[in-house]
Amino acid sequence: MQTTQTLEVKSLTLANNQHTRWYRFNSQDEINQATLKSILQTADEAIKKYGSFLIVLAGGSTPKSVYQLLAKENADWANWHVYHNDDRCLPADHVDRNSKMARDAWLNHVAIPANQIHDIPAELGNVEGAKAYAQTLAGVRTFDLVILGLGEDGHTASLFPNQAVDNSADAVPVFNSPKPPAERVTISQSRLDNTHHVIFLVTGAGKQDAVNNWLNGVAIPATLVAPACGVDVYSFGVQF
Ligand SMILES: O=C(O)[C@H](O)[C@@H](O)[C@H](O)[C@H](O)COP(=O)(O)O
Repeated sequence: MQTTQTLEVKSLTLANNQHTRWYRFNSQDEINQATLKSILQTADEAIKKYGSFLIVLAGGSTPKSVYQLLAKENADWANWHVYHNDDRCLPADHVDRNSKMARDAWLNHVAIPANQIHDIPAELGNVEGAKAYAQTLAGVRTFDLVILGLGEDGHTASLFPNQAVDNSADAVPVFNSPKPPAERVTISQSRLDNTHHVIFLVTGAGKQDAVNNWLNGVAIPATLVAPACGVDVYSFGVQF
């Protein structure tokens, strides 16, 4: 699914069977453009095959510039269905909500039908929000593309180090998150694995320790995500 000239530079399979394909880009602009192309290409393929495209968005600051690029595209928006891999238990219009960031940067500017944009109702609290999102996900087919970020401590989505993996439902509450706010809702690891493609976006020297751990097979949360399709890691500004 790689669509740019940048070559895959490393391919690894970890003990838990997570197969990773590492790509290195030379600038923020390159990684943004490559991600944009991959998203649009995956969307076209999925719409041809299934009549719909199911994408799961990452929060955090890294993907925002890609969302801003998507806002300027002329895609087949009527067939896009948008989900979030996690959100923070804050009011719906709070500036730190992942859903607000995605709407402001992208979704408010394109013609995706409102009922196909599935925010996590994290404002209900982590337990009720997770229950409601699990219902939203009930019967939803395999995702086409999951975009994930990587935290400096190795977390991804709201799967944090030293926390038990809760795969009891498709969306689960998070308590005591080390990254504020403490309460969150996340799609579970097993539901994230139920996808045709994964792209991790990893930029900046602050992610170097997490990347070293990942490459050395240290079990950080990002290594939990191990779909059959493997994962593509798009990176800029980290060494490997
Ligand atoms: O809501 C969140 O906190 C995220 O979904 C989280 O998993 C994020 O992707 C990483 O923390 C990377 O964040 P940055 O891109 O801001 O470094």
